[in-house]
Amino acid sequence: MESISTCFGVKFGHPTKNSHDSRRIRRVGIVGLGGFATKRFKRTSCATVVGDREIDLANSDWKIGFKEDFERRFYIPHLSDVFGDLSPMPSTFNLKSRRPSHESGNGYPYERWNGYVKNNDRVLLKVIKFSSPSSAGAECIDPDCTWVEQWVHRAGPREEIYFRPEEVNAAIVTCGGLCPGLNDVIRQIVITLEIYGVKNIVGIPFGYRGFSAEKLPKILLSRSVVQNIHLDGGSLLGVSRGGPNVSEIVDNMQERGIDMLFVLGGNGTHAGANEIHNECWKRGMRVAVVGVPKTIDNDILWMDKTFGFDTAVEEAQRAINSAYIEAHSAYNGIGIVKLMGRNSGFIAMHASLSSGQVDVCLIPEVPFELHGPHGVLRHLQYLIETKGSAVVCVAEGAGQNLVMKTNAKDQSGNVVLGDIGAHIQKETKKYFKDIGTSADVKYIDPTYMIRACRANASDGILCTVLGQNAVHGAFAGYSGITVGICNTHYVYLPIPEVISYPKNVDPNSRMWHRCLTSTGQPDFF
Ligand SMILES: Nc1ncnc2c1ncn2[C@@H]1O[C@H](COP(=O)(O)OP(=O)(O)OP(=O)(O)O)[C@@H](O)[C@H]1O
Ligand SMILES: O=P(O)(O)OC[C@H]1O[C@](O)(CO)[C@@H](O)[C@@H]1O
Ligand SMILES: [Mg+2]
Repeated sequence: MESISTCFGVKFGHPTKNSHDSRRIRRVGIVGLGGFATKRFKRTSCATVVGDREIDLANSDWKIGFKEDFERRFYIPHLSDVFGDLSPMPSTFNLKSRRPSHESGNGYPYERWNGYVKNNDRVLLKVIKFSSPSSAGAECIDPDCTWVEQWVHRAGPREEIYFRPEEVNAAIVTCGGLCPGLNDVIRQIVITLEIYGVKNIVGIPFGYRGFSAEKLPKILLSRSVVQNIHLDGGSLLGVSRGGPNVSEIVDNMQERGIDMLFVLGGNGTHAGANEIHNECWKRGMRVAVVGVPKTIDNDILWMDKTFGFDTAVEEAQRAINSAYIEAHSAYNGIGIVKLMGRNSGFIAMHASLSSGQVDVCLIPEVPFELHGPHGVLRHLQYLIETKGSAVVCVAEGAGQNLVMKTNAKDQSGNVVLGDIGAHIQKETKKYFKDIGTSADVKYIDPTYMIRACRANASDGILCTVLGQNAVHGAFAGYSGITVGICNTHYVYLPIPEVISYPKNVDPNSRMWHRCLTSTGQPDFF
């Protein structure tokens, strides 16, 4: 291993599909003395691999190489890259008609509407300038934490568009599990398409399955159909896991003449969307495929948050509060709440933090033991002895090493998780029986109730902006992209970058430390 003072091996390779390996590769690129990266991963060599380029930190020009590679990785594919004969036309997305014009003679000055975003506008991906690799959460490229701007593409309507609205056949599909806000996004996509002048908009029923040969009937969409759908949870179009392969999906799109596809889904859905985009262009189809990341788990890279997450955290408060009331009102009461989060504990962490009623928060990223002197059960005994009650909030993906594995997979190939909440309940009851203390243990599993609710106001706004920007991105001629909020600004990102591995809670982050401060829990191993 190289010495820290002379040489830092930093790797920024394109990760593989294996999330843990991928995360290792990515994280090793960050120099942070007290951080997750340095603790878990040894430094490799003086050579830094950025994307598929090797950058030598000893070379004074390494910054240029880094920037070039970053620019290349976050390049967003444009129809004109492949279809040379395309000529753009002035945008039909124009709100000038809503303004009084000088012709109207009503005294208001004529103003040119300048709400368009330029293709070269950028948003900063990272906004903190760390002074030292040992600073909390530091993400430094070299030992000096040299500042290197990392720009991504700004989302929004462009002055020129690459589709004739009256000829567009647009389709919307919602895949994976439910998430609050799906209907809000569908609604905004439809409304914005209509504002551009699109007449043919269809909903594909039940996720990618709606593209299968079974020919599920398409759903015709218009402003009047979607006007009030955001008042309900779920998806007007239905969702599903699994379904036809990409080639069958593209055959079906070709048959229907779809040239704009809006895909709402998580990591799996986006992997599919990117393959669809590639396949369409390979076949010479002038199609724009644009994703809108959907997951209550909030496990998509680079974005401040995904829609539905805020609502999920808010809704989880009710369950936690019920568990607290049950536990607090019972003699030696223990309330256990299981929340969603297959690989990432964001919902459990944020819900625990905001409720202030949780004594133990367990997430997939932080291993724990139930039994033993440092285990969760011993701590629950301590809480019962000192406080008289306790509340546990556990993410569904936590402690999977403690529950029976079935090796079962769902239709998309996701591992079916064991019920860690029920397991903790069973072990807690047994533990207190064995030590001769009566304990009243209640288990609440609100997971599907949380996922099925309608979006709260903050998610409603997020969905609105994401949905509108998805349409702007497609009209601007981009494809293989997804929309996101990054440092409070809206951006377009290339799909491969956002799905290279799932975003996780960093156990060394300030947020997890805040959560631990709030619960007062020790390490459980
Ligand atoms: N690697 C992949 N390539 C192509 N399609 C995929 C891939 N992974 C999943 N899909 C398809 O994407 C759809 C949704 O995938 P999945 O069930 O994993 O949900 P998701 O998009 O990850 O959302 P959620 O957050 O609810 O899990 C399914 O129809 C599945 O067949
Ligand atoms: O029961 P379903 O529909 O497969 O969905 C469960 C999964 O969906 C999610 O909400 C999103 O991935 C996960 O948290 C959860 O494991
Ligand atoms: Mg998934």
